[in-house]
Amino acid sequence: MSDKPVLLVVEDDAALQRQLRWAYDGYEVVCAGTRAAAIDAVRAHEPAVVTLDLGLPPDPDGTSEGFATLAEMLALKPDTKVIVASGHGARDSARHAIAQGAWDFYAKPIDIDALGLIVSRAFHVHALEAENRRLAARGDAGFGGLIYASPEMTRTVRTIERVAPADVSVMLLGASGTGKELLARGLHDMSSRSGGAFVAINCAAIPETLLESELFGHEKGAFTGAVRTVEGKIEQASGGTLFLDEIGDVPLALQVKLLRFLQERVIERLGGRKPIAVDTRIVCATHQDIDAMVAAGSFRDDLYYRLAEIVVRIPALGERSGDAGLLARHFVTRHAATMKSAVTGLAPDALAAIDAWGWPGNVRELENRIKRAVIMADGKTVTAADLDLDDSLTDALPLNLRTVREIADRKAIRHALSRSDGNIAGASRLLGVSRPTLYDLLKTYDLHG
Ligand SMILES: Nc1ncnc2c1ncn2[C@@H]1O[C@H](COP(=O)(O)OP(=O)(O)OP(=O)(O)O)[C@@H](O)[C@H]1O
Repeated sequence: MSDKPVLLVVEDDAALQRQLRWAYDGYEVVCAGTRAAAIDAVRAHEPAVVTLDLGLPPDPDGTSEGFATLAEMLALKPDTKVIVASGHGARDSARHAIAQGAWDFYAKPIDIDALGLIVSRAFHVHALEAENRRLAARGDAGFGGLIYASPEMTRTVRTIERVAPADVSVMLLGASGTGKELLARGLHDMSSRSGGAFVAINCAAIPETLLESELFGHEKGAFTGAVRTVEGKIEQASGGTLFLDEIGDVPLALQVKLLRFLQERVIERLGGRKPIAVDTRIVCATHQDIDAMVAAGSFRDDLYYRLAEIVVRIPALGERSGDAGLLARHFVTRHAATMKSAVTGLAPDALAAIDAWGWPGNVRELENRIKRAVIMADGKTVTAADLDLDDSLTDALPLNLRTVREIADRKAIRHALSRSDGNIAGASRLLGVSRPTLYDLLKTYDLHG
C-alpha cells in the first residue's frame, strides 16, 4: 500500500470511476460501486475523505441508497468527511445530505478542479480535527475547552463546527451537565462573530418578573428602582452571540416578545420609545422535551421554528464511548493541582468503575465525584471506593479489528502504568513485553509514561 492518503470514491458509473482515479494522483483512490463495497472500504482503509454519488444501485435514479450509505459510513466513522454529488436539480438532496452530516457537496457533471479543491480542503480539515482530538486525548483541551475523543461527541462537535460559520439559529438539546454551554461558547468562537461578545443567560435561574428587563434592558425610570438606563443581554450580545440556556423556561408572554425580536431584529428597552436595531445571533439550549412542549402549547411553535433552524442533540456522557475515563483523568489532574493534593491518578478499579457507570448527571456529576474522591483518597491514586459507584457494563460496536486491538492495548497500557505508578520497567513486566516494545507502543498511541 502507498503512503498517499486514501480517497474513497463511491460511484457506480465505471467510466466516472476511471476518470476520478486518473484525476487525483496525490491520493490513493479506492473505488466502490455499491453501499456494501463502500462500507467494506471504510472498514479496511478508514479513509479521511469520501466522495459519494447518492444514486447507487438498487436505486440509481433516486437517493435512498446514497443516504443509507452516508448514514452507515458516519455511524461507523463519524469523523469521515463525506462529499456528496448533487445531480441535476438536486440541491435539496445536497442540503438534506449536509443536515445528515455530509461535509460538502459538488454538482454533477464533475468539474475535476473544483472537486479537487473541495477534496483537499476536506483532507486539511480532517487533519486539523485529528490533531485536536489527539491533544484532547492527552488532556489538553480541544474545541471550546471540551475534552472528548468518542465518535459520538466527535459527531456532535463536527456538526457544530459545520453550522458555526453559517449565521443560523441553533438549538442544543441535551440533559443537564452535558456541556451545552461549553459547546455554545465553542460555536461562538468558531463563528465570524468571535470578535463580538458571547453573552449567556440562564432563563430558569432568573425570576419571571426580571427576565424581560434582563433580556431587553430598561430606560431610566421605567419602573421603581430603575435609576439608570441598562442595556439588556440581547443588546450586550450585539455583533456577537446570545446563549439562552433553558429556553423552555421562558414564559409565554415573553416568548411573544422574543419572537418579535427574531422577526424584526429590533428591540425596545422597557420604558423605551424607540426601536433599537440589534444584530445578535441566538443559540439556545434546553434539557426539556421541547417538542412535547410545542405540542402541549406551552412553547410557541413559531418561536420554536425561529430558534431551531438547526437542532443539535448532545449525547449523554453514558453514550460517549471512552470519554468518561478521559474526562476523569483530566479532572483528577485539575483538582489535585488546585487542592494541592498528592493524588496523581486513578487506580485500575476506579477506571473500570468509571467505564461501567451510567452517569445520569453527566459531566457535572463526574466532575463532582472526582473532586470529592480527590479529597477522600488516602494514597496517590483515586480508588473505586473513593468514587462511591456501583457497576454495570456497556459496550459499543467496534469499527474493525485494528480499532478493537488499539482500544484493548490502550486500556491495558493505561492500567499497567497506573498500577506501576508510571514506571516503564514495572509496566512492561506487567504487560509481558520488553521495555523498547512498550516505548514503541507509548509512541504509537501517544500515551505518556
Ligand atoms: N467535554 C467536556 N470537557 C470538559 N469539561 C466539560 C465537558 N462537558 C462539560 N464540562 C464541564 O461540566 C460542567 C457542566 O457543563 P455545562 O454547564 O456546559 O453543561 P450544561 O449542559 O450547560 O448544563 P445545564 O443544562 O445544567 O446548564 C461545566 O463545569 C463544564 O465546564
